[in-house]
Amino acid sequence: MRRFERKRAIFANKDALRESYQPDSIEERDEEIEAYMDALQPVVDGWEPNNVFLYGNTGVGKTAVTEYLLSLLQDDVEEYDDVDLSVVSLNCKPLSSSYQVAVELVNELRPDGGEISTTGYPQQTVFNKLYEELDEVGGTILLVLDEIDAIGDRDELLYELPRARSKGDLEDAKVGIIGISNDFKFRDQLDPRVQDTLCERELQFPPYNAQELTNILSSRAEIALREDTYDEAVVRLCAALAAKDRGSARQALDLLLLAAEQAENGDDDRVSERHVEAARHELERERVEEGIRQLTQHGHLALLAVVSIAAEGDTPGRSRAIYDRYLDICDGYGVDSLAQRSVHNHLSDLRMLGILTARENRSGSRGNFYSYELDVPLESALTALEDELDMQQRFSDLRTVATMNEVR
Ligand SMILES: Nc1ncnc2c1ncn2[C@@H]1O[C@H](COP(=O)(O)OP(=O)(O)OP(=O)(O)O)[C@@H](O)[C@H]1O
Repeated sequence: MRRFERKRAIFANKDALRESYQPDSIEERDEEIEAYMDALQPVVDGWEPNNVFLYGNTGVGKTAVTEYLLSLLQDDVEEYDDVDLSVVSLNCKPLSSSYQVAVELVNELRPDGGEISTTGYPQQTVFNKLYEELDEVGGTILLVLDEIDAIGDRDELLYELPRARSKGDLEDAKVGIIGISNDFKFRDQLDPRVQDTLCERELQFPPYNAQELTNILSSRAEIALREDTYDEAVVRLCAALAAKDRGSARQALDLLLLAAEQAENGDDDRVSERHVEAARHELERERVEEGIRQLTQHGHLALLAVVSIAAEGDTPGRSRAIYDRYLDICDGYGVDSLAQRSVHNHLSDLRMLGILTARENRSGSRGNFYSYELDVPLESALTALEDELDMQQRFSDLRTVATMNEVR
């Protein structure tokens, strides 16, 4: 008996909803595209390229627009014999210094087998090797540095590279940097001299609104899903949910993908709003679990204190009561507890992550105090904590208490 069988009732091209898909057209970014094209114009004219800095929240099309425009640019400059354009793209996420970025760029430019070691050279030597490689390629070179904020304050390369030609370190190559970031603080923290050059042209990508996301999603759904398996209401719901949250096209696409998967796995013939709701819960759960996983042990224990008060139906809980519960949990778990001030900081972090909400209560003579409650479903928090803390009995007791109190 065959155990795997092809299912293609809902999807016509599932890959079109995935991150790696390069859309043929970009919706709703006409103004940004126009400004971006202006910034790239010197390349076509044969002059030194501008350095461009793109910023905006995650999922708002910075990478998609860059790939789309650079691919058009590469096609269009073929017309001009005196423009020899190369594009080198690097995601800086795993690289935390100028040194590491420079090594990666050298290795990207060198032929296979000629890579240099990632450690052991003085920084200036690596920069010099990079200049050599860039001159070897020659012509106009655009370096696309995605997630450029990962470089942190070790940003010497961003100072040196734009000045390399005027200092005589580069002779043949005309280099432009395209920096992309979703960290709004990064730009402001840069040394003013780096800011001046790197941010020569700045493009901000705002979050999408519901209508914009509906249009982006409709075009993608037409490719990804079979006709008559969905209707506009489903697309609009995904768009509205994503617009209300972060205005991210990635989030809207993920919702539609997951909703369609739910329909296909359930052998339904159509994607419905019910599937979208289920997908939203699933994504929310993943987000919460991811956030919780990244906490320290005392972050987990502080959250568990709130969770156990929530299971009793007693939240919002005052910070003093949460701290007492935390002490009790630490005692039972056999770990040394932190001072109340530190636990308060953990609670603030949980609030920043969107896992708790806090209220400041003004109580006159007795001063102000905070009270906290869960901002995520109890079960999501329990499931995530269960993976992190070895306390099976306590979790099972908590579930019983929550059921008794009809808390979910
Ligand atoms: N205007 C648009 N038209 C069509 N598709 C889009 C548009 N904007 C974003 N997308 C799609 O949404 C997804 C996320 O976009 P993209 O990766 O460009 O976001 P980003 O701003 O670079 O995010 P991050 O900062 O997280 O890298 C991609 O699949 C992309 O194809």
